[in-house]
Order: sequence, then C-alpha cells, then structure tokens
Amino acid sequence: MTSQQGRSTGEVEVTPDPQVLAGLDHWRTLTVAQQPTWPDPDHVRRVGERLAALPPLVFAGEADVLKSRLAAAGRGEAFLLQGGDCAETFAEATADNIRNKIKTILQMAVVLTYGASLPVIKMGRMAGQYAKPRSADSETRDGVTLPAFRGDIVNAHEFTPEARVPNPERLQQAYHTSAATLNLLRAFTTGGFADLRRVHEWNRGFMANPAYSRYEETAAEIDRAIRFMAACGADFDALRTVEFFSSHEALLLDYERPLTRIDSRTGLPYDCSAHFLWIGERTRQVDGAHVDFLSRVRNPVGVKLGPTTSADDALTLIDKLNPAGEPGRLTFITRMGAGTVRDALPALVEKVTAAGSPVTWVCDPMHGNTITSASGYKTRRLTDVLDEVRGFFEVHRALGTVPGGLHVELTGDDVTEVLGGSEEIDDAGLALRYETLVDPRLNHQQSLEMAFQVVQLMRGA
Ligand SMILES: O=C[C@H](O)[C@H](O)COP(=O)(O)O
Ligand SMILES: C=C(OP(=O)(O)O)C(=O)O
Ligand SMILES: [Mn+2]
Repeated sequence: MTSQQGRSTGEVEVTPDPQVLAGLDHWRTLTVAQQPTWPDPDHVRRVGERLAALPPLVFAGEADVLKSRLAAAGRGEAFLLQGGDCAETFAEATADNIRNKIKTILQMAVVLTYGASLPVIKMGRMAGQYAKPRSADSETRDGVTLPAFRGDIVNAHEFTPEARVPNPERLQQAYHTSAATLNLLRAFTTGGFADLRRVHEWNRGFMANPAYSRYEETAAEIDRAIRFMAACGADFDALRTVEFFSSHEALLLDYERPLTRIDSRTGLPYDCSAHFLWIGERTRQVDGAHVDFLSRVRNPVGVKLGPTTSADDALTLIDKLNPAGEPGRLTFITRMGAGTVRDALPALVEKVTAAGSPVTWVCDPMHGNTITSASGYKTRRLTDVLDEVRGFFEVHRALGTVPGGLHVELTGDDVTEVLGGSEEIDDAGLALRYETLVDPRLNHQQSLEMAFQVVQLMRGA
C-alpha cells in the first residue's frame, strides 16, 4: 500500500505505507539484549535525531545488488568472503590500516576465485563494526569493577571510570568514522588499487617467503592462469575495479534505527548504515528486538548460529526474516566450533533445506574456537579455525547442499593474536604484537594461508 507522487522532473517517488514506518519502532516495545546502560536516555534520543538528519552511508540499490550476489552464493554460483576486525576502532581508521585490510581481502579473494572457479563476493566487516556484545556486563581488574568495553560506538577501552561510561556522542563519531572509511574503501576499490594485476603481484610477494612453499603449486597454477588470460587478450582494464560491500553486526538499534531510510524508488525501508547487517549469536532471540527490527528492513541480512541453535529456532528465524522466501535475503553464518560442527550442523542444514526456503550458508570458523592461552591471552588456533572450515565443507558435501562462503576476523597487519601458521606464533609469541580490543584476528599472512588452504579443501584434498 504505497502511493506515488509525480515530480516536475518526471521522476516518481513512492511514499511509504504509514504502517511500515510505524513498524520500524516496534522493537522498542520488546526486550533489547546487549545494550549499554546509557546514563541519560534523552541524550541518546537527541543524537538519534541528529543521525536521522545525516545522509545515508549506502544506497538501497547497492544493497539490492548484494542481495542478488548472495542469492548466487546460495545456489553455488558465487562464494562470499566477509572479513575484518572483531571490533573496529576510531583510532585505527587510518589510511594504512584500511588499505592493508582491503589488500588482504583482495589477495584472499583472488586465491579463492581461482580455487572455487567462482566469482568471490568481497565484503568487509568494515565501516561500522563498532558495537560489541559481551559475555559479562562488567570487568574487574585488581578489585576494581567497571562497565565492560562495548565497542568504540559506546565507550572507550581504557580502564578508567570516565572512559567506560557509555557516551551517546560516540554514535555520531561512529557515523563519521564509518563515512570516512567507506569513502576510502570506495576510492581504493574503484580507483585502480584493486587492479587484478597488482593483487596478483602482491600474492607473488607473499609467495617469495620460503615459509609458504607448501602453497607453491597452487600459486604457480594461478600465475599460469593469469598468463593464459593475458595471452588470450583478456581485458585486464575491465578488472581494475571490484565490487566491495560493507557490513557489521546490527547490535545497537539506537544507531541502526536513525540510519534506516525509505528507498524513494520503492517506498521500502533499508538500513543504510551498511549493505549487509547481521544479528549476533547473543541477540538472535526469535521474539527479541533485533530479529524484529531486521525483519522490517529490506537489506540482505545474516544471523549467527552457534552450537546450541535448534532446528526450530532456525525455522522460526526464516519465517520472521524471510517469509517470502526471497533468494539472497537471509544468510545463516554458522559458528559451531571445530569439535562440534560435524555433529551440530547436519541436522540444522537438513531441516532448513527440507523447509524449502532459500538460505545462504556461510562459515564463521572464529567464534566457536576461542580459547585462553596459558599466558592468559584470548586467542584461537589456526588449526582449529581451518578444521571448522573443513567440517563445514564436509557437512555440506555430504548433504548435497552449498557451502556459500566464509566469515573471518582478520587484519592486514602483522599482529600476533592467533596461534600457529607457517610462521608459527606460539604462546610466548602472542605478547609481541597483541593489539585487538576484543577477539583475536588472523594476521595478513595467516589470512592468506587460510585462503590457500581453503582452496585445497574446495578441491576435496
Ligand atoms: O566477538 C566478540 C566476542 O566474542 C564477544 O563480544 C564476547 O566476548 P567476551 O566473551 O570477551 O565478552
Ligand atoms: C560477536 C561476534 O560473533 P558471535 O555473535 O557469533 O558470537 C562477532 O562476530 O564478533
Ligand atoms: Mn568477534
């Protein structure tokens, strides 16, 4: 029920259904898990009004394109690579950091494109990944208890009472930092930086290190494929730009709601803070605020599914988030743990598949494999991460369903946060450059190793 108004330009703008508009605030009547305790709710409302007056960060049409790409991934005609920090920070939104992260994702994507013989959909956990759910609401150090760090959009990481007080002005800072990040991201991916020939040269640089000789065969095959393309007269200039999408966990609804806008083409609401939004494992309650809110926007959306997810939960999530069975609308990002994926995933995939509604299955091999090292660091073993990916492929292969992509916490820098890899980061090595504020990320080299090893998995090795 929409109406159309003619414009002198001849353009037709569709006005939204008032009921659809009202529905966007229904979440406020429900339980909203994992929100900060804002000292002054009226301050949050005022910042929300300011955000609502600012331009959208993405265009609804771009979100529609992504939806069609994810639909292809669900059918096995494309593969999603979604990666970035666990928690972006304002301080690290620098040109170097953003460039290195994009570079890492592009390098991985070239390897995966070759391995899968499929287009790879490139998506950053970037330009908005600032809000974190936490296991505990507070943190105690040396007998002092303060509110937990909930991401730069809420409070500061520094362990002082002032820094940890949730400050709504940070919502606006998150918007501006996202805008700056997205601006550079668009420049890098459309301005020549992402040229396939350059990305291939970077991968050659990576392979120059003898530590990675086990990937030589695949690297040589990619090299030959590129030379073959060149010999055939492939138009490399057409491969100077890439599509790159933004995404984050839609956790802080006081941020997502004001950035939700009505698409003038259709009169339908889109959350224009990012192309893709997902609901976390801690906020996927089927009658909760997060599911309700994302059910009312038209972006492609995801839900993280941990090892305790029942098939009934998954089916209810489908009913709520994709009642029309639209391909590409709903992605299930499973994060079961390497030791659990082979037991917990099959029944879920089988029941969802039997229900008939299209779902794109993606593997997050990070969040089910978090451990505390002997020296006290929150970390993960690269071997566990890769084993979960292997389990994910095995399950889908056995059921004849489609492994549609990977969701990874990574950075483009040489941090030491995840154990293992050919350069063998051990427990003592974690201290060298452990920089994450929340979860451990694969470093640049570990990320590329992952891509090469996933190629081997894709080939059934
Ligand atoms: O991705 C983030 C973490 O897994 C999540 O925020 C919980 O972390 P915590 O157990 O350190 O609170
Ligand atoms: C918190 C996260 O994941 P999950 O909701 O799967 O625990 C995350 O992706 O950083
Ligand atoms: Mn995380």
